[in-house]
Amino acid sequence: MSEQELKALRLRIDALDEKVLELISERARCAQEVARVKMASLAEGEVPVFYRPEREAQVLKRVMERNQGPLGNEEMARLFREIMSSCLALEQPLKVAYLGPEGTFTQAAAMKHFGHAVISKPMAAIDEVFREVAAGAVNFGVVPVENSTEGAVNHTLDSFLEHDMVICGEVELRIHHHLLVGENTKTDSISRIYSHAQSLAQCRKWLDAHYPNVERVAVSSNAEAAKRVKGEWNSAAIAGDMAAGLYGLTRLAEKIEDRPDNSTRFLMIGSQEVPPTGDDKTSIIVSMSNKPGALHELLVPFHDNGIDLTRIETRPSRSGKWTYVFFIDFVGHHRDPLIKGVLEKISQEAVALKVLGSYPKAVL
Ligand SMILES: O=C(O)C(=O)C[C@]1(C(=O)O)C=C[C@@H](O)C=C1
Repeated sequence: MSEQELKALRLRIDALDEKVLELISERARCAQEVARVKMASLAEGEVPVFYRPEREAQVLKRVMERNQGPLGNEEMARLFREIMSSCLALEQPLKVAYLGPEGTFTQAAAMKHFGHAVISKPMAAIDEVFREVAAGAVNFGVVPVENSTEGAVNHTLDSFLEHDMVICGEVELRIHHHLLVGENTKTDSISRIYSHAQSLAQCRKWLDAHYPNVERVAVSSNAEAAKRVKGEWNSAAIAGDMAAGLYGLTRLAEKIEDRPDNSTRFLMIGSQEVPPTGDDKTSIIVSMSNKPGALHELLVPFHDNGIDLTRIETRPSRSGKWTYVFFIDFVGHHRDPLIKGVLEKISQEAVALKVLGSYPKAVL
């Protein structure tokens, strides 16, 4: 390519960037107008709701449907995710608590869902995320709920039994683990590998093959593991890209998870009910009496109405030995007439039924 051609193309890019810039600014001004309309239409004592997950899901879906390339749908949606995040910050900067410290996969999930224009607050434990949301110190919380290799995150399920929370969104993240070391680490004499217990489990076979005699130490998160090895000479950490970048660690081995499709699902928790989008999921907790056939009774109404169950988990209930609660996710919104009927039927048989929330299926 000649210098001339390159120059001409760059001039075209400059001109296009100017147009993109003007269009983004126009969109941002429009969002400011939306905020004004929302404020003006408030009833006496009503609190404005700026963040609208159902609308965001619609915007992102539309972008993906209309995109003609050459950028991929996900790539394009991610760009719009960030534009919308910045537009919302003009209306109201969202405060979001997540399972920290900085650099965790939960932080990456929070950014994937809300974009980067939020004020994010790392918390030391899942329960603290719930408490922070319950106290109203933040608008939303982000917690992991299930991993495709290791199953349910029980701390999260148990926290739902203790706190009144509304689930207002979900996001799924591909989890890639790397073996990381600090700049002073003697890589031929690693005697200890730190990570979160779930991450150690997700890399068990790889560790057995490559570091069978090295001590595996479970710590509170993989970002915490990354932070620790920074100053140690004989230790490595298993953590993801975000933690590696944050603590300036080197990758000794990449993508060491045993299953290539290893992914984790995260939930957004808050107090805001989300209206239907036509492509939603609902999460409920049900407690059944301890008698034969209770689970069957619970599942029949879903089957009879052709409702797609996406997950069912069991946890011991807090109220009595050997009694259980079921966490169930299914496709549909609790305001849909069909789902309403099913929930009514279940509540006739159940000891207790709580709708944790209906929310748009993850778009990204
Ligand atoms: O449509 C709205 O209600 C807006 O506030 C605008 C907008 C956007 O930028 O598109 C911004 C924030 C909301 O969460 C959803 C959408």
